[in-house]
Amino acid sequence: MKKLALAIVAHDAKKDDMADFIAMHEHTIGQFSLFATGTTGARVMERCPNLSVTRLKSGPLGGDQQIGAMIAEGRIDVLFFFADPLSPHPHDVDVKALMRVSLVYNIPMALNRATADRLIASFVTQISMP
Ligand SMILES: O=C(CO)COP(=O)(O)O
Repeated sequence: MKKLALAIVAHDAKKDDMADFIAMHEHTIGQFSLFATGTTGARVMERCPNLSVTRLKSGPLGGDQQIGAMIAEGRIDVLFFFADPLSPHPHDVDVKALMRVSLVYNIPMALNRATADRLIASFVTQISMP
């Protein structure tokens, strides 16, 4: 069975939260092909050295756009984007474009940890299906 592809992205204020979340669900997350923007991926790899993560460019340098392109190509099935609504981001247009393309392709997208907790629970069942 083909692995589902999960993309993870976290703004700076949410990176600890993302690393905690991935560590807590490492067994389930390990069953996805995992893609991350550069710094988020580095943080998660530090925390979970046994997890295989394909790191793309850092968000402000085009990483969000890379993930958006992968979504448009049908190469990403799920997106966890822990977004910080309280800080300005120089690449805000890229962030919006990534969220928009996720909506266009109707992929499950968690923008905060509360949603990600519920979404990952739904995939535990799906992943263990024959
Ligand atoms: O900026 C980001 C999302 O917009 C995240 O990028 P990094 O993971 O490289 O910090």
